Amino acid sequence: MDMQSRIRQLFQASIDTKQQAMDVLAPHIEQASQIMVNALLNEGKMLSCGNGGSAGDAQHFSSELLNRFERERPSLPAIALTTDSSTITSIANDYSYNEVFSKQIRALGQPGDVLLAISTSGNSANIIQAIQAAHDREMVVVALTGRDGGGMASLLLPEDVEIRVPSNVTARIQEVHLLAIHCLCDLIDSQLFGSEE
Ligand SMILES: O=C(CO)[C@@H](O)[C@H](O)[C@H](O)[C@H](O)COP(=O)(O)O
Ligand SMILES: [Zn+2]
Repeated sequence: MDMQSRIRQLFQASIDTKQQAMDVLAPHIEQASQIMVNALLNEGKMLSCGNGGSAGDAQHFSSELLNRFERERPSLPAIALTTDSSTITSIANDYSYNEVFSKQIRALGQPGDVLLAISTSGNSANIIQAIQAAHDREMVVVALTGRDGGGMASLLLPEDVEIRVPSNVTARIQEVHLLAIHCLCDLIDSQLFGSEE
């Protein structure tokens, strides 16, 4: 296949996955935004984590809250747990890579805070341990997953929300995760500061 056809095929695959995800995910994204707004109105903060591309997504989300999304508004409290290389390398070195997020959550997480846990497979051990730590700290979990939800799906409590992309392809799942994150940012801003249209 020539490269132009290949590019068109990738664009089409991304469009198709988003089309299939739209109706399935919309209610879960709305519910997740309400959980986040509720936490922010009650002095709570957002913690976020993921591996690889999902680490980038975790940071993308926190920077949109801390800085801005599409409009002028006050900074909102969020911490990406993927950025402190001294902390991450020392936890991985002294304990286990599986604990790099959970140890930070046990230190920083407060009841009423929200964990945005991102994994395309739902099976990354450090994300699973992060969810367990968040529950121990009485936090609510918003899980961005794919495939069959993996081990993460079965760990979630009734008050948590799973946004599971209906795809088995990592890159396509990541593309929808980013769209879901932008929806969350838009809904948070409009619920807290009014809709701008
Ligand atoms: O971005 C990509 C592939 O598109 C990779 O870096 C990917 O994020 C890594 O393989 C992750 O370790 C996968 O973890 P997960 O999504 O299964 O939790
Ligand atoms: Zn990628």
